[in-house]
Amino acid sequence: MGFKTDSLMMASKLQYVKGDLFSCPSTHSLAHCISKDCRMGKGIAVIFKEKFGGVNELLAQKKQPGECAVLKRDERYVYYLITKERYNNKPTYDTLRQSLEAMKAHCLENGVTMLSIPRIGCGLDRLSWDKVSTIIENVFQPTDVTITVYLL
Ligand SMILES: NC(=O)c1ccc[n+]([C@H]2O[C@H](COP(=O)([O-])OP(=O)(O)OC[C@H]3O[C@@H](n4cnc5c(N)ncnc54)[C@H](O)[C@@H]3O)[C@@H](O)[C@H]2O)c1
Repeated sequence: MGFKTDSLMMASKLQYVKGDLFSCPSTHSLAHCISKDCRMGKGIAVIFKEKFGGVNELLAQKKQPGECAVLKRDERYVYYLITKERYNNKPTYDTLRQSLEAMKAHCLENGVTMLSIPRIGCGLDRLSWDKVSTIIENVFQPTDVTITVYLL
């Protein structure tokens, strides 16, 4: 009975690792949340800005909330989920879902199957990981993308 039930359940797209996001394999693409103004003045976004630069390249993409800007760095893509207008706003679950859909489309078009993320939206942006993780599962369920969540 257990086998039958398990075989009907969909495999989770999320796996968890304790540690620093930036210790992930260099072949993994990365994603995090920012505002349309690309300020990246606080939180994990500061480290992305230091490591990958490209602020003018991101601004030039003119992405709106619900879209996703992207940089190519060596073998990986770095995704900037645009979840709000200004750095001092808070995102909604809806905008986050739309940005994740945009990232999924880019992953599928570009053969990305390994993605590492922090608990996006759930630090300074105050969303609930229970809800955000469910949204990520739903958006990526029909794909081959595996998402590793790094927890400090
Ligand atoms: N003044 C500003 O520029 C300003 C203001 C508000 C928020 N922010 C920033 O915060 C917003 C995003 O919020 P968020 O909650 O998604 O992000 P966040 O709070 O920066 O980080 C999300 C989660 O990742 C955790 N984390 C931090 N560093 C690491 C690491 N090295 N490895 C693994 N996990 C880590 C962190 O504890 C948190 O739980 C963006 O707007 C961003 O720019 C900036």
